[in-house]
Amino acid sequence: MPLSDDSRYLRGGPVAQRIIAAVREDAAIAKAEGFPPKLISITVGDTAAVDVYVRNQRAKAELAGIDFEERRFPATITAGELEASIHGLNADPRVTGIIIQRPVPAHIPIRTLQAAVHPLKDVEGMHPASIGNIVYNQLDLAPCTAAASVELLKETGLDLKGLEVVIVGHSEIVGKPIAFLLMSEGATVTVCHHMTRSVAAHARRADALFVAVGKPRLIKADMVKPGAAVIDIGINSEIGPDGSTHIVGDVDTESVREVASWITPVPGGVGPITVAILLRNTMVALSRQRALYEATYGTAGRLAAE
Ligand SMILES: NC(=O)C1=CN([C@@H]2O[C@H](COP(=O)(O)OP(=O)(O)OC[C@H]3O[C@@H](n4cnc5c(N)ncnc54)[C@H](OP(=O)(O)O)[C@@H]3O)[C@@H](O)[C@H]2O)C=CC1
Ligand SMILES: Nc1nc(=O)c2c([nH]1)NC[C@@H]1CN(c3ccc(C(=O)N[C@@H](CCC(=O)O)C(=O)O)cc3)C=[N+]21
Repeated sequence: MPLSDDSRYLRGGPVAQRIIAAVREDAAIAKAEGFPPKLISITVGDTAAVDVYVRNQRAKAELAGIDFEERRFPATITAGELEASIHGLNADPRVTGIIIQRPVPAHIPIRTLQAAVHPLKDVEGMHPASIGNIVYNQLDLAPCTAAASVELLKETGLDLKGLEVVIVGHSEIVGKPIAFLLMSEGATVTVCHHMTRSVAAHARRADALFVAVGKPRLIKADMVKPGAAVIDIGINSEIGPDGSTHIVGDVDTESVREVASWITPVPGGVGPITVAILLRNTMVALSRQRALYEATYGTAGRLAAE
């Protein structure tokens, strides 16, 4: 059977399309009411995975009717200059969402940048005031990849209550928020990282295995429980024998698909949903800004940006 026909593949495309269609309707209404959404992406330096992400952000934002602008800065920029630029965007009423692409160069403290974004414009939920919400089970604006991964697991129809879930990778932006989202849904969660004694021993117990490490083919068939759902979050650039560049995940898909009941392809799995959720978050952030605006000035007023 050609891989593309395999029902074990959990595809992100249809889920992403559903989300983007809803965002498009919301964006059109918001625009007509005088609150046009505008998302700004900040990139510092050059990273292949960021380029893929930003390219798709631009394309899908256009599809959804959200204004999108990329600000690119050289790796030599200082943290102070970046912070000043973020403060400028915070103060600009036309800008309704800000995302800082990770990673940033080592001399720039990413947490300081994330904390510089106004919480009402924080469309990734990475400001300390935002990320705390998911600890309190307030899940309407969660980090995009984590929310996307959980959304794909739900497509299996598995009951998350009491489900044995193992997450490999515990970054602030992916692994940790996935753990909190799944705990909110009632799953039993184990989180593995580079100090875990045997990732394989944990992974083999999982009914659902999430992998976000950044190492191609880290997860092999003998690390997966038969019948499990495997959510591959990795986005790694590889150069093929013919010299062309393509992206692969962290899971050895060829062998794991023989064991798992569900597996997410890369590309075509978590990635497209991540982009869609970023746009959905942009609308959530906009509605919070509107609520504040209307509470302050009354509902009759319209933004100067209109
Ligand atoms: N599909 C999508 O939408 C997205 C994909 N990504 C991709 O996901 C991957 C991970 O991204 P991100 O979380 O930002 O990466 P980080 O580099 O921030 O985190 C990687 C994590 O993997 C852990 N780790 C490293 N080696 C091992 C190992 N051998 N066994 C177990 N754990 C290990 C690290 O642990 P420790 O910290 O202890 O060293 C760390 O927690 C990348 O490929 C990235 O491109 C990222 C965001 C969105
Ligand atoms: N602050 C921050 N948040 C992130 O979420 C974040 C980040 N920084 N830095 C880079 C990584 C990587 N990432 C991707 C998301 C979607 C695709 C995506 O759309 N992938 C398509 C690619 C298809 C194609 O090749 O065009 C797919 O997998 O099918 C790729 C990569 C988000 N990241």
